[in-house]
Amino acid sequence: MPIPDPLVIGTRGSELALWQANFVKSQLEAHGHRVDIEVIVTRGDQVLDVPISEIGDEAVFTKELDRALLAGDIHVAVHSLKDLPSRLPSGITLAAIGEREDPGDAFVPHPGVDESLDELPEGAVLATASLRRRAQIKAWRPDIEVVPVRGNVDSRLEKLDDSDWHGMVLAMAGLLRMGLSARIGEAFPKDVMVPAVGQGALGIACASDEHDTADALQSMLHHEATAIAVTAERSFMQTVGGGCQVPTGAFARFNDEEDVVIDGCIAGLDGEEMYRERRVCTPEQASDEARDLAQTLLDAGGAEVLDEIIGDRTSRASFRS
Ligand SMILES: NCc1[nH]cc(CCC(=O)O)c1CC(=O)O
Repeated sequence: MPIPDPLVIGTRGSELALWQANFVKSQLEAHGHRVDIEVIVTRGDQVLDVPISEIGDEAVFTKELDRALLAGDIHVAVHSLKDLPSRLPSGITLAAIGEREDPGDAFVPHPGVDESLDELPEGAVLATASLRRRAQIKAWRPDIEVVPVRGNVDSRLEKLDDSDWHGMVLAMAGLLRMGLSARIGEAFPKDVMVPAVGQGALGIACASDEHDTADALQSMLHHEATAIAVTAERSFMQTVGGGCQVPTGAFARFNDEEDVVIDGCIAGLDGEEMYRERRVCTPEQASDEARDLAQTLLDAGGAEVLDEIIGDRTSRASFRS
């Protein structure tokens, strides 16, 4: 089957999502394809007053795009890989993984705050709705108060400016892509804040039966080093279960010897328990090693911590491991 002309990219409507879709559009156009963009609203965009961890559905930013792919209304879906569940629905293929931006987390100070992270006063307030960020902030500085915030990157920044918080934690990648590097106070050291699985990478999906489209997307957009790293991270997440619904992180990257270094983290909600470990292995072993790392952290006590968190939640029924 020939590749559709024009190729229709489906995307969420946030500024970051549109930036990412337009970035992919320009890469495809550089290869001579005609491309249209169609904006699709997801539940994650509509329900703004509930933390993602409580919506109780891993696919909160992706389900509507999956449906449009299966219906043939769009041919390509561009996602932040971080927002993709560890197992895609049947009929959907991750055709390509785009090159990673900075995978880390940023401290974004309130415009009136000049303190660096290390200078934040006792009892400082940082905003984030991410359980992973909250747990790791608390493990690092138990005195810091963490308050929830939701919405797109742009609306979160507006909330920060209108608040009396000291700052906020956001992904470096989103800020850099949106041209907002001026808002970055500093990067969180990655030993303080292990990044989220897939953070900073793009996931480009299509319908599984569109083999020619999948092959074409792979050849034009795929970045192998990123794919090896984030595939290992996603293996970690599959073993741990729960995606954004639980305070876990995993970060894999190549070192100078061309080995893969994998950091994994499982934490209690308030950082009082913290299980972290690093593995170094060959690229071929990365996914197996990441699964083994996850199992080691679960066995060390991580499983109990996560069971408590999941048991506490009313949306338990939709939690998948
Ligand atoms: N949770 C929403 C989301 N999904 C992807 C990014 C940032 C870009 C990326 O990680 O690729 C963000 C915002 C944030 O966490 O600051």
